[in-house]
Amino acid sequence: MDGTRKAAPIALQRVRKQYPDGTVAVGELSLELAAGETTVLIGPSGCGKSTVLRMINRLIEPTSGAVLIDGEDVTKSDPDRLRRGIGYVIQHVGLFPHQNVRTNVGTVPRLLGWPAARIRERSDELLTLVGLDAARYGDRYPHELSGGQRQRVGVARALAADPAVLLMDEPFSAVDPIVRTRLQDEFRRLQRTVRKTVVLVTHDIDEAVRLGDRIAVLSEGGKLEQFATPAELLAAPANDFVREFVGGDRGIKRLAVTPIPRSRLTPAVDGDAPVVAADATLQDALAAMLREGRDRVAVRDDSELLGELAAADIVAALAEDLPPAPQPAAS
Ligand SMILES: Nc1ncnc2c1ncn2[C@@H]1O[C@H](COP(=O)(O)OP(=O)(O)OP(=O)(O)O)[C@@H](O)[C@H]1O
Repeated sequence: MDGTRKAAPIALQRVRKQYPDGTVAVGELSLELAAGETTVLIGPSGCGKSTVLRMINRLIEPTSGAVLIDGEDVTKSDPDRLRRGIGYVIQHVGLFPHQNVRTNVGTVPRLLGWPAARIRERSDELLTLVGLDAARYGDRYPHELSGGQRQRVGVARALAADPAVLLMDEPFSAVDPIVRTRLQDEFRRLQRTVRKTVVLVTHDIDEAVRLGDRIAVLSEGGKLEQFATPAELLAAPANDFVREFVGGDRGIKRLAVTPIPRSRLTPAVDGDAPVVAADATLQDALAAMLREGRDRVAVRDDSELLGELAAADIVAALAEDLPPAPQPAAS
């Protein structure tokens, strides 16, 4: 990957979208999205998630307010140029059916006038990056791929010109749950490599928790109810709306986003306790206990034994209240 393009921060400043029939899809939303992070927009159907996303690449023009990418107001830039600098992945991919995979992936580089050899090289590099063997799949047509493979091609195409920003609208919802989980894992791996500023829309809280560095919970009219990391959101929902939205099993979900607290480790006494890595989560620790039928794990950092974590420590760690996340001003 040539990866020279830096990720760019995005600022939504009091953006509003009102349709001619009077529908207010997004009231007035302000949000700062950090460069290189994945921000998830989540909320019930019709709350304005897709509208927010499409105002970033100007598929929808805001009624008022501003969207800044790297400090530049998108409404001041040429829409075609803007969209070539922003990757966009949607639920049903939208691959061109009469073009093969390689040609689909090379769409934006071609529009940008790259030489043919460089486009081909870049397409193959991207296909490899999303886990598709270019020699095997490059010449196939979209109908010769599975849903999950098509989705990967969509991601490769969105990344082809190394955009600073990647917008993803329910990118993994058209595939079955097993493929979906695999694509989510691949996305996490990919994002660790490419570090784009990603804005991802979903209505699935589990997906939001798995993929988001930060989650923006929206209610009707694009009202921001909470903007927080997954751990903060699950530990301290800002209000009843968010609490209901994240669900009654948020304690279980918190296991996956809470690291093993070093402060709770005690000197090891059980020489046979299953071992977990120091950067594992409470979920990893509990899974190891359940797998081995033990009530404690040994926590190791490389070769050093740091101590033991008991099942009761997991309950105690989750019972500890996190300070409430800073809240947006009511709009
Ligand atoms: N052209 C339009 N004219 C009037 N209202 C519209 C128009 N397009 C969208 N809307 C309304 O704007 C609101 C927000 O739509 P949007 O697609 O952003 O919601 P969403 O949160 O992405 O929904 P979903 O999760 O169902 O995809 C909805 O109430 C929708 O009916």
